[in-house]
Amino acid sequence: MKIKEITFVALFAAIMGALGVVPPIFLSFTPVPITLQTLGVLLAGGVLGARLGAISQTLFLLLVAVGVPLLSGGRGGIGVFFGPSAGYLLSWPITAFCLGYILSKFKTLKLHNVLLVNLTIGIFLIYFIGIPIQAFMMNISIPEAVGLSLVYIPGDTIKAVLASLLVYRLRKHSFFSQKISKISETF
Ligand SMILES: O=C(O)CCCC[C@@H]1SC[C@@H]2NC(=O)N[C@@H]21
Repeated sequence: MKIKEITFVALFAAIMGALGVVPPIFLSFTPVPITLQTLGVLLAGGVLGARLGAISQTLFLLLVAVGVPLLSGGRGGIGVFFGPSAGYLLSWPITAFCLGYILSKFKTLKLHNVLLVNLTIGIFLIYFIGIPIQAFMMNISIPEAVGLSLVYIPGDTIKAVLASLLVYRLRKHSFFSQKISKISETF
């Protein structure tokens, strides 16, 4: 990995940590909180691309696993990977990878494409991996876990829209967009 790549990976792991400073919202009926950190997952895949996006999320999760309190509300430690949130957390590098990969297939990046990919694949993958593991950990049925996770959809939709606008602007218009696209194309 080049120095520039390491810097961007570290930056996006740090962005995840910064988003974790915003307190989570815990609801009475589910142990999996509403968190702003899903925004960081969509940003990492969209901005860094498949490989680096996934590495940044893996680095973030490794830091959490060794006990750095980077999850929203200052949580961390190996225990979170054996709780109801485990699947969602594991989905983050996979989602960043898939988003980056799919977006790299568009010749010219249009805002509506980024939006569509984030709103469908992005959110879908997180739930697809997170819900069955939540069901298993909570000893409930998958339909019950699906029912619980409906509460996240409004917030995750807003995060997907916000991430799409930021990804589009950063890749198209910002002064460092060329640097980002060069790095993210090297999947
Ligand atoms: O910090 C945690 O323990 C939870 C991480 C997973 C949160 C999931 S990700 C999809 C859904 N959207 C949210 O805002 N929360 C859940």
